Amino acid sequence: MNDSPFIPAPDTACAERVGRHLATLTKPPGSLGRLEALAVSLAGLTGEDFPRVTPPGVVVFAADHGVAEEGVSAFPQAVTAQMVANFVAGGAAINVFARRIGARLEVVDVGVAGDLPAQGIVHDKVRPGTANLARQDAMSRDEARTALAVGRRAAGRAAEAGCRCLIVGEMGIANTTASSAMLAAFTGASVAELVGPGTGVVGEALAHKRTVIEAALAERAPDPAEPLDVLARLGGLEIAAMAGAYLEAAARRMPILVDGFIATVAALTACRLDPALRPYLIFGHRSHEPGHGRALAVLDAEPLLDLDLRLGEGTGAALAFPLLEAATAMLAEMATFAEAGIDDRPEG
Ligand SMILES: Cc1cc2ncn([C@H]3O[C@H](COP(=O)(O)O)[C@@H](O)[C@H]3O)c2cc1C
Ligand SMILES: O=C(O)c1cccnc1
Repeated sequence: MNDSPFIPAPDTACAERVGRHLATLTKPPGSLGRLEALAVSLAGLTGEDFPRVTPPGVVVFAADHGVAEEGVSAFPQAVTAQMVANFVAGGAAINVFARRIGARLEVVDVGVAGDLPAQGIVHDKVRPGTANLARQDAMSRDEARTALAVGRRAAGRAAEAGCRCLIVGEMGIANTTASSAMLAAFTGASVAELVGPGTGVVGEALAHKRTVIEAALAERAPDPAEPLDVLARLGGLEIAAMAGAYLEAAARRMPILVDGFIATVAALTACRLDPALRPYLIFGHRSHEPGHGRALAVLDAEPLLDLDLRLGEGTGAALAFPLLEAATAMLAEMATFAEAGIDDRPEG
């Protein structure tokens, strides 16, 4: 049971059954480690004794950030739109990894400022980029709600297309600034601890990024107990859409594989909106971005991989997906001790 009107609690009876089935498989008990815990958790989330996670759906939300004009990214704002064209052409890292895992990939424009290809993207723009959060609220609460709904619709499309697991990625120059500001607002952690290079901001430019975030926190002063307030004052349109996508996926009992720093800040935001989301989140990897450690700790999350990635787009989650697939295949395909005629009692 939980208090959520939308998100069902995991099926504990199913999880327990699967735990008992695991104990009959031809291996010393517990020897497949976290893969066993994953299998149990996937069973509880989906309510299936033999859960399926294929095919996965990857949704990449793209949006611009007014705060890019403060010089907080190593790249210009125009790269957001250019990368969306690259996603459409199939040449970005997430395209490569999504193909490896047979994922349905959808790119959603929730707020890109530049020109985009007409075909190959879902056009659901709330506004062309946020306002500069160093000078004014990034967006209105209504716009934040609308962007959440964009994400909800995208997760709904993935579910209706038959996807069994959701991976959410992002593209938005300067979004590590917005994410760091949001995380500092939610947690009270110092900006110095959270702020990192993003696309490669170092030295004096990194000190400047930190100053911009500290000033924005002081001036925007969001109420940390109000997730929509934090999102509207300091957030991003793609961050809001990601949060909405997580909430909808969980409402449909779809397991969610969370990507890096930005994806985790969006997940934290969504958990503050509805704590019943938390069990549906499986964390793909630990990003190199320093704030990610704090975001993971707040969510009590232990990611599957640690590959020093710092890209976003959903790449770390896509790379972790084969582990989920392996966990479900273990349940469905391994022989039991009885089937294999193997003595299931340790000696002694
Ligand atoms: C070519 C390119 C491809 C990317 N793909 C993801 N990001 C990542 O970097 C950006 C965040 O870093 P910052 O806050 O420093 O701008 C986001 O767009 C994120 O998705 C990219 C960045 C670039 C330059
Ligand atoms: O971990 C991430 O999501 C990340 C880190 C750096 C830049 N872009 C994204």
